[in-house]
Amino acid sequence: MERKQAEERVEKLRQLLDKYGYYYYVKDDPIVPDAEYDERLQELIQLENDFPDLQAPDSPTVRVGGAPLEGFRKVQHRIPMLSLGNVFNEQDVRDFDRRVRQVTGDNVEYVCELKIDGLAVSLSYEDGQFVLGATRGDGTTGEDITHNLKTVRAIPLRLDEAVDIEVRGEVFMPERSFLSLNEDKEKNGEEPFANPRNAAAGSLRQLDPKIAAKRNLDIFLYGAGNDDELDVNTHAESLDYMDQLGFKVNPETKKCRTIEEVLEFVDYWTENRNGLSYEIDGVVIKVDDLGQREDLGFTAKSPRWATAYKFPAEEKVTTLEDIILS
Ligand SMILES: NC(=O)c1cnc(OC2CCCC2)nc1N
Repeated sequence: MERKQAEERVEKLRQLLDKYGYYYYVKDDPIVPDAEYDERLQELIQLENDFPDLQAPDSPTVRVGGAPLEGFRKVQHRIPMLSLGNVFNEQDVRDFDRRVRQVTGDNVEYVCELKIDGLAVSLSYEDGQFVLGATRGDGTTGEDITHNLKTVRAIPLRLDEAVDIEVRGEVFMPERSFLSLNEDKEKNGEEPFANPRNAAAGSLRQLDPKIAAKRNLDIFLYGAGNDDELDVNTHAESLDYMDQLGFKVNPETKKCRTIEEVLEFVDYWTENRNGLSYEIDGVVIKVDDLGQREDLGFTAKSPRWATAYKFPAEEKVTTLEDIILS
């Protein structure tokens, strides 16, 4: 094949694979059979091998992972990645609401999000290209894990709009992937992971991205680091904007106009979280209006405009079978 033809075919394949990947991994609604995706990816890998100068850092072929790194580079977060204060019961939630209203007055609305039990990461895009992915670290300094995050299929390598944006979210391992990974580990006589969170963190801490590429990691994005630089007034608008850019935002997120609605959301998911395909360890309650967030500000390490309601630890129900088989 002529180089010119190869260049056109490579660009066409990248557009197709980005689109197929978006519908499969972000919208969970595939538009082609897996075989079609795999064939096109193999064709692209072959073309990039035949014409190495056509390779690009945002090509879908990076999903399978490139060469291992020697070590992890430290990254300073331009905007600190804060931690969340915790609350544990209804009274705590009402106290949080009262403290918020002391500043905002009675005209305050919340957004409630499932608290995904994974690893917090920051994703930076320049001109719509994914250029840097980092762990939260201590909130100010994280580690550059771009090579591993590029293998997370739900993370777009390039956006349809050439924007500069930094988004934050939680990388997690779906329950089923966790169970089958631990089965493989036990078959190979290796130590299984204690929980999906450790499995996700362990996968992202690998120097060799080919390992993370096989771990079926997923992500939900829950905020823009630089949302005061975006043309939005509320958190809900910020999430809508991220959804339009092609980011995976959790569909259970809910606007709550009163603290009663917040408590209903907390009660519902306390009861129904086992029906999810991923683990959550609580609900994050956030003031929606960005102006009110500014009035509320921060404590030394956490925002006053958000809190994490933590579910009570699940009593491990030990059945007779557990005892007999243990
Ligand atoms: N694990 C989660 O799902 C999650 C964590 N954090 C946040 O927001 C924090 C970030 C800094 C202030 C609010 N939202 C979430 N959904």
